[in-house]
Amino acid sequence: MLPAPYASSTYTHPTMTSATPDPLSLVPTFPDEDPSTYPPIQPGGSLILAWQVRNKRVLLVGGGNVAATRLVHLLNADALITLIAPPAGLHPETAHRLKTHQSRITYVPRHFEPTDLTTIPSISLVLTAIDDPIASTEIYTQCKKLNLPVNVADVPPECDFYFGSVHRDGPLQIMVSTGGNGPKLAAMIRRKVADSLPKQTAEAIVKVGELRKMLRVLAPGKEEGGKRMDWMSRVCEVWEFEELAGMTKVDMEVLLEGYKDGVVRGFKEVRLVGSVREGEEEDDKREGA
Ligand SMILES: C[C@@]1(CC(=O)O)c2cc3[nH]c(cc4nc(cc5[nH]c(cc(n2)[C@H]1CCC(=O)O)[C@@](C)(CC(=O)O)[C@@H]5CCC(=O)O)C(CC(=O)O)=C4CCC(=O)O)c(CCC(=O)O)c3CC(=O)O
Ligand SMILES: NC(=O)C1=CN([C@@H]2O[C@H](COP(=O)(O)OP(=O)(O)OC[C@H]3O[C@@H](n4cnc5c(N)ncnc54)[C@H](O)[C@@H]3O)[C@@H](O)[C@H]2O)C=CC1
Repeated sequence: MLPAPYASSTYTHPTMTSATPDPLSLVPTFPDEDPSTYPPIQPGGSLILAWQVRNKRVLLVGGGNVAATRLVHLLNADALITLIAPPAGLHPETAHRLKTHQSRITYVPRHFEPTDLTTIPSISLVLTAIDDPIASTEIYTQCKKLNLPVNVADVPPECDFYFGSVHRDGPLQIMVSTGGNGPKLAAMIRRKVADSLPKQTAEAIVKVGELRKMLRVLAPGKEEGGKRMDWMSRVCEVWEFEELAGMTKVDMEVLLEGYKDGVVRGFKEVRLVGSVREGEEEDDKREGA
């Protein structure tokens, strides 16, 4: 038998009986495919996702230093937060956030009570950051009964998910996880990764977002999906980050003119076409005047 994290076994699906053929005998074979080109499976990792908590209710228990860091992540993700912690234990940063983000945070100034989990409506996520291991375990156990995902800051076995070290720059978020092995190292690696990014990375992402929106208007069809994705990918490959970051509305319009024929003009050509066109427009204006 496999060790604890892998202990769950396969099961027989209720709609299948002994008369059902072996499902694997129905799986097609692909003789021309080379499986060695597929990504290798490395069990034991975490499922890294970008969880959408916008306007969802998150319960945060505790108001110390760790709670302050959790608040930053939650507020950055536009969550609605209920924070339960006695006033005497509040970290200055937590106290500050309670005052500056009153529309996002409901503050309950006392210790956690077991009824909190059922009286607060529609909790989607629970985080504890308290210095009381017994209370932590109680909250964890109750969350499991209620099927609520929970992170107990200092008890990895009582975490449905871990936090990671996050680099944030505009729409860009990079999370480093060491799977519980070395949180401090995660922070150091995050800094190294952030330092190695091209300048203006955030601006480039914002501009690509705008271009993608314009492309969606120009070619909205579902059937265009493949062509759209291929064209967009090529733009990202052909243009340097600095060029993308400096992209103007006119640049985007000129670039999009190539989409129909699957053409991706480079930065220099786009600028040239744009300036020639501007010149022509000026001439037209003068002639018209
Ligand atoms: C499992 C996990 C669960 C979770 O909290 O979600 C967890 C658990 C524990 N952390 C402990 C200690 C420290 N944690 C930090 C810092 C961070 N810890 C974070 C995440 C995680 N910590 C999750 C795994 C993430 C991963 O491995 O990648 C970060 C990345 C994110 C965040 O919390 O926001 C944030 C850095 C953010 C940043 O700066 O960018 C520091 C350093 C510091 O404070 O500066 C120390 C002291 C030095 C050290 O131990 O490395 C201990 C006590 C160990 C003991 O008693 O000795 C436990 C419990 C245990 O390990 O048993
Ligand atoms: N990322 C991580 O996983 C890390 C975890 N830790 C652990 O996280 C925990 C919290 O750390 P800090 O914020 O530094 O501690 P802290 O002592 O600054 O804050 C604890 C907070 O919990 C509150 N609290 C205690 N019992 C409570 C209860 N029953 N109900 C509501 N609030 C309660 C206190 O009033 C205080 O606001 C500690 O156990 C610490 O070891 C510490 C560093 C990193």
